[in-house]
Amino acid sequence: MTFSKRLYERLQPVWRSNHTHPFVQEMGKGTLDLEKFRFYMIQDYVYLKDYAKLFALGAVKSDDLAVMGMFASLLNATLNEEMSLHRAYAARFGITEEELEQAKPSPITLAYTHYMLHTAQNGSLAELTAALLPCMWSYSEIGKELSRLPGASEHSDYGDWIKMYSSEEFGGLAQWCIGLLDQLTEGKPESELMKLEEIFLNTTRYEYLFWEMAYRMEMWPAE
Ligand SMILES: Cc1ncc(CO)c(N)n1
Repeated sequence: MTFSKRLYERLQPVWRSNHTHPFVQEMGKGTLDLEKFRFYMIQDYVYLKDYAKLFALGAVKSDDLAVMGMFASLLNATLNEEMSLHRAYAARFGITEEELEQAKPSPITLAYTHYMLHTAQNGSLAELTAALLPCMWSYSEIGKELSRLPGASEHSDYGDWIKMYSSEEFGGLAQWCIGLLDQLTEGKPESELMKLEEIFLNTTRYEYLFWEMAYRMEMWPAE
């Protein structure tokens, strides 16, 4: 069994809790409170700035030119395609560019991005890939699941989000990350796989906390 299949099977309950989170479900039904989505968009933009750095670190940590090239493409796709979606939403919601660029991370956004960056900076390429995989993989799955709901992709507010993450292009990038992790873990000892499983589990859990944070619009306690 490939390592990604093992992760997917073992972590199904945690994995599914992301799909069934009210934020995700209500986005699919089109009933999500727009204020929550607006909060999410700003935090996700802050998140993506740090997340993009993982791809840059991926290029630094690989020797294989093809792998370096893919990380460069992932970096470009994040900065210039995915974040363009956020910039377009922000413009639509009347959020100025300045407000978007200067937004501060919520406690969960900060914890999540710093955990990923810490793992990426101090760990191996396999550890970096295990940290970023739940992000790509779960968004691609959630996008596809929501896109199957009648009318969801045409929704005036959430349709563009669903279209972006259910796209073949985004799915292909997620598949590439799955393949990379499988390749990097081939023949590796169980002790190493256990460590990678824990990293993957942690970022899968952070994905849940991110939805939860957005649903509750949770910032720092009042000062
Ligand atoms: C929190 C989060 N996870 C994953 C993705 C997918 O890139 C995203 N945009 N935001």
